[in-house]
Amino acid sequence: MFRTSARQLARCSRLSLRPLTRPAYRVNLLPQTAPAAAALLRPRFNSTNSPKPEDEHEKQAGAPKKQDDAADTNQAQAPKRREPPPGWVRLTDDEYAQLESFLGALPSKQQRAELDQVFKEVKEIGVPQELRDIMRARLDGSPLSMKDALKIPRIAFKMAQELSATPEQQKGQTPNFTSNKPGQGQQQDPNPTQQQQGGEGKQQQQQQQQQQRQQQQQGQQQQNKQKGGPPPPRRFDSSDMVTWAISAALLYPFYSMLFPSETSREITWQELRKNFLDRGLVEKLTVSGNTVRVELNRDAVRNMYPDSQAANPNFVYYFSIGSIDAFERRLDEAQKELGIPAAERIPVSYVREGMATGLLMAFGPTILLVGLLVWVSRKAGGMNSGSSGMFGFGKSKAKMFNHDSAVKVKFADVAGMDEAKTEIMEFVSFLRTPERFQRLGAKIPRGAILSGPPGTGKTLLAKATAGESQVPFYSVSGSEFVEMFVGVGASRVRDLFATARKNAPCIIFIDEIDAIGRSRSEGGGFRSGGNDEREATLNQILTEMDGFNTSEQVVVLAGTNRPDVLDKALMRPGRFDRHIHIDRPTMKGRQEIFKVHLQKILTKEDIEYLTGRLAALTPGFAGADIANAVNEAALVAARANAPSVAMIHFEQAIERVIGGLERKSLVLSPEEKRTVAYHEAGHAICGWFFRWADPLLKVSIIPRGQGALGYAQYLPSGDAYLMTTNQLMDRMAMTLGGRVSEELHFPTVTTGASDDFKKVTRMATTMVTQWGMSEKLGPLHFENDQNQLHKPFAESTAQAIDAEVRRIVDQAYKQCKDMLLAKKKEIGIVAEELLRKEVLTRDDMVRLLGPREWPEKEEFSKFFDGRAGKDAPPPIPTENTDSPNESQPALFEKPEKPVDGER
Ligand SMILES: Nc1ncnc2c1ncn2[C@@H]1O[C@H](COP(=O)(O)OP(=O)(O)OP(=O)(O)O)[C@@H](O)[C@H]1O
Repeated sequence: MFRTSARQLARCSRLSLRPLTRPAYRVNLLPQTAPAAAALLRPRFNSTNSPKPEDEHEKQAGAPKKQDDAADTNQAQAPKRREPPPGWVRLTDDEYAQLESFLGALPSKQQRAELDQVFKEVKEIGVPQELRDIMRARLDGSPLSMKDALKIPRIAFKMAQELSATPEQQKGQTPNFTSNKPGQGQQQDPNPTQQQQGGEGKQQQQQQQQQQRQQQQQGQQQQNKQKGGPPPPRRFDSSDMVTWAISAALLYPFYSMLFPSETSREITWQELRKNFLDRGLVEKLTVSGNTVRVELNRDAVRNMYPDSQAANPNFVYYFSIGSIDAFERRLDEAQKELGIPAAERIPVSYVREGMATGLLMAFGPTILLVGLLVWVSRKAGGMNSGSSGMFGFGKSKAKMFNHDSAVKVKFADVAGMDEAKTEIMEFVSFLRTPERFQRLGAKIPRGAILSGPPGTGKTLLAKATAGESQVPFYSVSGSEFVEMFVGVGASRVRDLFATARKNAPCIIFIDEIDAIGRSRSEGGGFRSGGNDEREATLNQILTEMDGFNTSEQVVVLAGTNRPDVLDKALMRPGRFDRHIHIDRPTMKGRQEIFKVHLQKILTKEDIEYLTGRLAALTPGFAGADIANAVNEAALVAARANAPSVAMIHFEQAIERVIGGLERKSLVLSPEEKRTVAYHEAGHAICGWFFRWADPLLKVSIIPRGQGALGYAQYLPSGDAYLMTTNQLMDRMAMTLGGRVSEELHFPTVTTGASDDFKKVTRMATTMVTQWGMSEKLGPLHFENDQNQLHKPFAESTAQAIDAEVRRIVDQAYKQCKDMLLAKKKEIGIVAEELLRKEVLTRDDMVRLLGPREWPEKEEFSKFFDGRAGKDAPPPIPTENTDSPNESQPALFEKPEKPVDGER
């Protein structure tokens, strides 16, 4: 018995699998799955001559037959019919007929016959109660809800599982896969002894029997294995192909019934007459535009054409007409010919095409186009937050930060610019307590221009002002006013100020104001056809700032790196009356900025010492550079899996920020490496022995950044603002040390010193033309503007300048050569050690050459020597030699100056 079932099952599984895997079958699931499903069921229904396996089993098991449902009349005629499983009900004749009517819609007879087999099984065991409820609701005319529609595949699958179950499974001899509920298998078990059991011990006994059965089955399996017999039947699971095939077959008719899909076919007038009209099958005609829909008497059609699609209640025929008059005439004639009395003529109804449809057809494309345009402009507008699409060009793009949300910056977060903070503090007190100023008749400054090199904290200071005064903060960049269209910038300015006035008190911050605020006398800009968009925008700003009355609490702050190019009208009192210059931070400022940023990272170093040393290492760094270096250090530490960020990580990070990435992939030949080592050793020896040279920090021959094959890092003269001739001469001599060393140690020289020459020439030229350090030319300032055609001095002066520059450089060269000739042995020591170690620190230099003869500056010895600079002279002020054209005295540029090695 088990063997028969297993073979059937295996065969059916193969059958069902085949159609699903053949590509041609994928086109239409039903015609292929139905045979598979029918093949599964066939042995049970077609076995009228042979004893049914179920009957056999039932006889053996001695299972009692339950009484059928009295309402079911079919039951009486089929005494051996299976019981509906729990929760299932049989369909009434009407419902069954309804289901069967879909067989007629199938195109092939074979398919109909096969699905018919499945339906017979459905007739016997019924359908799940929930499906019957859905069907009834549908037949009553209520629409199918989405919830019910979604249930159908699950119900069909459940039915398929039941229909594909072996008789043993149906009788509960193997656990029933249709339910996961514990004990369900026992409920269905027809064992009479079990049925008679009752009382408290019933459940226990059931469990024991279940275990016994399982043991028996396992024993049987064991025996079969030993005898080499066939394996016991496989248990169905939900992934069985048979189940899937049957559920697919069932799904179709149920879906067709519940979602009537309207299939249709066009026919000719002649076909209509011949097939339907002449035979009296037409019930009604509906005219809609040029189409006439034929409604047939389905019962009559089913009797007359049982195999035709026309029997399907959802199938529709229609035909086209030229004009309604002609159609009516023709129909009239046909009915006259057929002798249909006037009272029984076929009713014709007319459906007017919706006005909406007509309108849609007429204006659809236009609406679509306009919609598309609006959508595109919305999208474009959305990208530039704030402006409202195509028509929002004139809207300001300023981002508004509310003190509750975004502006959390306070003055405490802005380190090292005490004067600037004091200046701007006045705006804060004005915004907080305006009465204090108004009472005395004081006019409140309208705005302030924050100028300074990039990254010095201008935006940060403006944000802190907003954060402290607890007012809204509108931030906009000057470039956002600039648009291709004339007038847009001005209208954006108007919009920005109007919004600000509405939300007063508030702060407007215009970053990079030089984008719009350039002096109008300067040429260039956005000139197009005589209109100057930039000028119009600037004028609008000037007007708006004039337009404030003194009581309006709107403060305008602007940030720029180029205050020198701004229009004078912007800077006059009454507009941006305050000019706050924020320079790169001093040593103390850097220390404070480091403190602010070190709070965010984990370090166990002594903060005082750490910040002091880092500040000393980073002259010329702006706040943004410091923030970057601290973050870089944390990244370096994370890469090394360090538990906290240590001094070494900070130093590596600073080196990386200054010199660029190490280029480990760049492999130099031994000769090249040797040349680089002697070149760098030349710089290092000069720096070590010249009295006024900058103290050396590190020499390296590891290639870094772009083109630097090696570098010597010095600590430039810190925050001093003046430089002496001695310092300049020593620095120039030190800069030439690389080339001179090459000359002394190799038969030929290399291209590596080109950057050194550039620096030296620039320094010497500045000494002669701007700093009055040439006795021959005297205390004159010679402006040499590269953009001007003529030099503002005589040709003889130009020659004199050239001669003086040459003299100074020659002098530096001689100074350097004398020194290196005297220290040739030391160069060799340092270069060879460099070749071995690649990096030499100051400590290595002390080890190799002994302590430096000259006292170091206090800040240097404090953080790098461990010696407090008691005997050190006061710091010597210096001036930036790298940017001789700068009008303001500046700090040293980042120590990229001493980095050399371009080869
Ligand atoms: N004084 C400072 N104290 C603390 N952090 C600072 C300071 N200055 C700059 N920073 C850091 O540098 C970052 C950049 O600063 P900010 O954007 O204010 O520079 P900026 O002067 O406006 O630059 P730009 O001129 O390029 O617009 C800040 O977010 C902050 O992390």
